[in-house]
Amino acid sequence: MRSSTVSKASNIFNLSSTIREIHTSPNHSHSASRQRLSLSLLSLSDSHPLPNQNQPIYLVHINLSLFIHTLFFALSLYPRQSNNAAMASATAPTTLSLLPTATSSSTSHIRSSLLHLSPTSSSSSSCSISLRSSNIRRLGFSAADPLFAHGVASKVRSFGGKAVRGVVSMAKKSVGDLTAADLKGKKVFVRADLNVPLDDNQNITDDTRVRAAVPTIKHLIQNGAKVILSSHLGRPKGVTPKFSLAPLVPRLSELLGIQVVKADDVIGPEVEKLVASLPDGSVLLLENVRFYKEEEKNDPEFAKKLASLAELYVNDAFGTAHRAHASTEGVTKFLKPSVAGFLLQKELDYLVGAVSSPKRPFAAIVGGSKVSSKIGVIESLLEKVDILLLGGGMIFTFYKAQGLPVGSSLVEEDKLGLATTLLEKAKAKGVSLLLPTDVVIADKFAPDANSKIVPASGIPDGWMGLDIGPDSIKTFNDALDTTKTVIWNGPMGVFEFDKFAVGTESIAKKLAELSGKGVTTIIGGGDSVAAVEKVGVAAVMSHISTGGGASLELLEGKQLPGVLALDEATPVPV
Ligand SMILES: Nc1ncnc2c1ncn2[C@@H]1O[C@H](COP(=O)(O)OP(=O)(O)O)[C@@H](O)[C@H]1O
Ligand SMILES: O=C(OP(=O)(O)O)[C@H](O)COP(=O)(O)O
Repeated sequence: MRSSTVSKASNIFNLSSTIREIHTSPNHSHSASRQRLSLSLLSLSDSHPLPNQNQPIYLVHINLSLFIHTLFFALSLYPRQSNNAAMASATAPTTLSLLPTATSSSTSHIRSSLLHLSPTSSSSSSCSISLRSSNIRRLGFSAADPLFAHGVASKVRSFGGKAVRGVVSMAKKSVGDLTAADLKGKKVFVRADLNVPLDDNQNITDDTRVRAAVPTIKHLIQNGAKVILSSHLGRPKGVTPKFSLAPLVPRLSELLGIQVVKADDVIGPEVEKLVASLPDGSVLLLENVRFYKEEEKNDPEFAKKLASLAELYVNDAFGTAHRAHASTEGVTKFLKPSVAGFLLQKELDYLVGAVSSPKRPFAAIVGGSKVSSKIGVIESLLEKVDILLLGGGMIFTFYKAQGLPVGSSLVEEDKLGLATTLLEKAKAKGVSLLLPTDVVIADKFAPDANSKIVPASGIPDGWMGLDIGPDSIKTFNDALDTTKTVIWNGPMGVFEFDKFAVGTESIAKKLAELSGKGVTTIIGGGDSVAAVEKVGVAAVMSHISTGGGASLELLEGKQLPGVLALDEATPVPV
């Protein structure tokens, strides 16, 4: 899907190798016994030593039997306590035991223990029933799960309608609040994210973002509005024909069932003429808004010119909501009302709603290439999840921080301390943090590399980990079987190479299976979405985010300027 991903992974990898060559001591060898160690659930304890060359390694792993019993005990004592808090008490230091090297029998013990976690879900479903039956009306959000919108609505009420921060300020006025009386004959500036991939012949290779923009546009034209549709495509430097929005016209017209007219410019007299000639219920697509450098600079004069084309503003460009640009943020200063489109709402419902009031147990799967690019996400999720599964290239930094040999795997030497801190934080928060117990290693970074499966502690010199192994897939799947909400960001391995795509594809299939059983499954991040599409299970997931960078920023707890700028939803009295 993304042609740049292999080269991205390869570049990251080369950079890491260079850093590693600088940082790794030539005497850094590992004894055979150390390499035989198999890594079970990795330590959450601050008592695990970083082994030196002469010490036997002891890995702390959770005594899950005790963990489960304590968990059930905690839940039975505190039925109203959040599972997170229950998990925290259940994983208090007394439940940790120092064991010598994990064995396969201990691994299967862990698996069966994990399988028995599912009864905890009952507490969350009873909570959900009582909330659903309450009389709080939802705001502009069109949540698939009313519980999410309920959480947002009740927070707004509790602050007397004044948005304060975080989730609260994400409750925005919706395009769904605008009726025919508001829209008939009105010129509406709609910012969408139609930044789709195109092949060499300018054919759209993935129309997800076009399809996702349709409900808002349809609502507007069906209510008699004149839609002035704006988007960027790529990152052009000035007017660049290959970044024209012209290839979007046929697909948009087909999906909307009307002929979309395209302007050759974004502002100016020609565009104004076209706008003036628009009949009710029609769509005018402006040229790539980034053909003007003023767009990304959020130039107020340019924003004013854009705004002068219309009377109302709808932002449905979730993928670009983390950018404070003229068409996403600047125009809102000149157009009232400025409201959220249906796609933007849905993204917020899931990505904010699921994280702030998830059905529990709540798990996050975080993968991808580097710890550094996911620190914010991991730290933020540690505050919220019950289970955190880590995969992808970042795991080797965690392994190395634990004193394990990592061969020539991707490692961020300057993040070893951070990795240890994150493990400690997980323990302190009572989060079950699982690292893969085995990995698929390769003798080079290439699709045709020789490969083999080894325990996580057994990566030989000169080999690199490029995927999680079958034991880990099984353990991760068992943990996921216990959950009610799962968020996934980042692939488990170098899924662009078929040989190393098994871990990522297995997770995609597992989440598809869980979606069918009513688990809320949310996929964010460009590469994870690409993996889900590749396996052909995108349609069954609860939510696939159309924004990679934007969804990451939301998961990190950041505010999105394109959302902040919109009118606040009116709190509904109950
Ligand atoms: N073990 C690994 N070694 C090197 N690169 C990896 C490894 N596992 C995953 N990757 C790479 O990570 C990249 C995705 O990382 P990232 O951009 O953080 O994910 P996302 O786009 O889902 O947020 C992919 O190109 C993938 O090949
Ligand atoms: O494709 C996009 O973001 P994404 O690659 O993070 O999903 C959006 O269209 C934003 O594009 P930008 O990152 O050039 O501002």
